[in-house]
Amino acid sequence: MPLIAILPGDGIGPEVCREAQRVLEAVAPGLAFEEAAVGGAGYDAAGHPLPPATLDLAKRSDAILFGAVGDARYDRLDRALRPEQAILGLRKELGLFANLRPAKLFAGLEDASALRPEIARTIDLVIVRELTGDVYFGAKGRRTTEDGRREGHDVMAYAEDEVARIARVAFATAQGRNGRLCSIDKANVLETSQLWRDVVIEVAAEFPEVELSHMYVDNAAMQLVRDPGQFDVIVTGNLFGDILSDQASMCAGSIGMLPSAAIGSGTQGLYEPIHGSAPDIAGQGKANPLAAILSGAMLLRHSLGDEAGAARIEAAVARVIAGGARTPDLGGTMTTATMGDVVLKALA
Ligand SMILES: NC(=O)C1=CN([C@@H]2O[C@H](COP(=O)(O)OP(=O)(O)OC[C@H]3O[C@@H](n4cnc5c(N)ncnc54)[C@H](O)[C@@H]3O)[C@@H](O)[C@H]2O)C=CC1
Ligand SMILES: CC(C)CC(=O)C(=O)O
Ligand SMILES: [Mg+2]
Repeated sequence: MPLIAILPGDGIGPEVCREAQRVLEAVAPGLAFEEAAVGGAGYDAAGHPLPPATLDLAKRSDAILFGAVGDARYDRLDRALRPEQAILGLRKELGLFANLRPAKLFAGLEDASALRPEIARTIDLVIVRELTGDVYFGAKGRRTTEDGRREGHDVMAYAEDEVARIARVAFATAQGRNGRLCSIDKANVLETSQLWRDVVIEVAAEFPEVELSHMYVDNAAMQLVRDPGQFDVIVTGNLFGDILSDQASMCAGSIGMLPSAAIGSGTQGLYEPIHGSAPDIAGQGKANPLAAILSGAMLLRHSLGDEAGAARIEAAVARVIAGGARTPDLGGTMTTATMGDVVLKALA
């Protein structure tokens, strides 16, 4: 029986994870679930954001359903003890170097998009974000110089094998879609981006049927709102992908709509909404659980090979959105749990 690790985390993490688990239980009755504390909740329970028992469960599991981590109460702790280190640590420890972040507009959500309806309807893309390198994992430091100035640094670094493997995931993703890949970098300024571009071009020779283009990240941020329909698959580094995917979410209606899959070289993966712990709405039943529910669909597809189950969840979400179900981020008044209820009903 496949084991699913449930790591709800902080803020709205537990609220949205609960709904995603209910949907998974309904669609795939043969799953075993085991829950563990992570992030601020991990620190409170065991003195560390990624307690050994949580990491052990993650390693034993076939797939992980993750909520979100982060809480201002822990911001003054040493970096290693802050909640966000838990998700970075899990990605690194489990070798989950590729993050698939699909962004598409569900029919009926045009009014929630930040774009004009005729432009909003054209967004249907996948951001393939590198997940275990870049400034998040480079050398870091703070110091005070002799003349009393405070300095900080985070090193941006990529090695060619790291770029090649994420490029292969992105080319393969484009192959399975419309065959267009746009690599986004800042090669006019950054050495890492020049290496990135060189390696992506080398890997392109393995995928002659995919049309490759390149774009600077500042232009890409603009093009994403001007004409998102021009993108099929985007491949980019950890930092740029983090930022561009939050931006893409508002083109598709809300950050509460975008799921993600963190995958590596095997079938194990970590599935989470792209959003964070949203402390401003935590505990109020206002969080949109659809990104977490759709992450559950990605879990079935990528880790368990259950395409039918994944498609069933996605169809149910499409049905409730078309029927007018709306949490506050989408302009409605539905609670987190009620949204979970209507998705469960739509599965039937
Ligand atoms: N993977 C993770 O665990 C992530 C953790 N974080 C952490 O989360 C905490 C809060 O970060 P923020 O920058 O505020 O980003 P956030 O994504 O948590 O929230 C940004 C805005 O979007 C709204 N929002 C987010 N998810 C929503 C949902 N499902 N339904 C409705 N509205 C939603 C929030 O209410 C807030 O106004 C920080 O500690 C941050 O480090 C941030 C991003 C990812
Ligand atoms: C802790 C952050 C790196 C998480 C984040 O913002 C993300 O993965 O989208
Ligand atoms: Mg982010």
